[in-house]
Amino acid sequence: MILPQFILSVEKHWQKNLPFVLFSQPNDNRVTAYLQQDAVAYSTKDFSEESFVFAPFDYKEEALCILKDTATVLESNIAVQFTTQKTITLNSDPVEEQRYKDFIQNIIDSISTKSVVKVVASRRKAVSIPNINFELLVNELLNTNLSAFRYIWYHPNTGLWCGATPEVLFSCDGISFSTMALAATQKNIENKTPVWSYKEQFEQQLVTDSIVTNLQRLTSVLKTSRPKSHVAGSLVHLKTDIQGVLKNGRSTIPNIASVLHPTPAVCGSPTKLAKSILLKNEGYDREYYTGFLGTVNGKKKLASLFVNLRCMKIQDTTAYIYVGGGIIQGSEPEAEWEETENKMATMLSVIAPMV
Ligand SMILES: C=C(O[C@H]1C=CC=C(C(=O)O)[C@@H]1O)C(=O)O
Repeated sequence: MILPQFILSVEKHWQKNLPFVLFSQPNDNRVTAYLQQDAVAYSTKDFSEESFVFAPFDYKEEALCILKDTATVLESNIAVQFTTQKTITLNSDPVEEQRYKDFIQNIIDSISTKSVVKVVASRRKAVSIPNINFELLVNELLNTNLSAFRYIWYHPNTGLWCGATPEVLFSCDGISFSTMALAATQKNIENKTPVWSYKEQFEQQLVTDSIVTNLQRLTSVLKTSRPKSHVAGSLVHLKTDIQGVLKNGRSTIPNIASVLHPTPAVCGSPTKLAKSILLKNEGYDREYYTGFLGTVNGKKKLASLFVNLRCMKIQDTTAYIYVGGGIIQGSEPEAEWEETENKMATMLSVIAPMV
């Protein structure tokens, strides 16, 4: 199917308020859509059916899903399209800025007095998009950061979410398994090799250590790479690749998801304490931001799941852009505010032509 026809079919489905997901794997020039034929909120605990799952940050062993077998499946090539790749600068909001910096300072204080080591703070920014245009949205999204997993998910119960995430939660092919520890952020400056401070290396190492510890029970062999720079659009992160072999029996997809989610890349360390600080003090509901999403087929032990980062929720004529960053000892509120401003660039470039 050619892309304009693909986009039109999905748009017509959306106008009928029926659930759908469209997605493109990292560095793939194909886009796939699952169009669900009724408005039921299907959910799964065992991830056994071939489906696309969509789980919130506060995941309680159950995720929404669109079942592939009962959906209409469309596929198209992503032709290189004209996209505006415009950048926009938003008016600063001093009240929001102060509130966020105070929140960061409170976390820094907790780190020095309590037993929490890392907390990933976040916020959301409302941007008015008076001229929402579905075709533009899809084209801009698919041409944004091609090495990311790009998606648009819609269900009447969740609203419209879209994103371009650089972070894999895990993928498995029945026998072997891979994931990553992604953390620390700098602006990506062309022809300049990033230099990572001790603080940034420590922040990322915490994520690697936690993932490796949590996977011990489920894997028989586990190999980790050295941390390396990983470009994600206008940003660059530190990334460790982690690969292993699954143990039979216990290593089901929901078990792997439960031991990994939420990693200290999106929540903190130790996980329970960091999560309770966030749920109590963050001041808004993350919903699906920092949850996870992607395709699964539990019967064959296949999964390709991503962490829902660099994403936004579009409601009527407002886009809510979600951004966050890891706070550890030595973090500074001003730098953390800047980092979240920089992280907004991915979604801002997607909506730029509609603002
Ligand atoms: C929580 C986010 O990013 C995570 C992933 C990579 C780097 C991060 C950081 O530098 O803090 C975060 O852990 C976000 O983009 O909203």
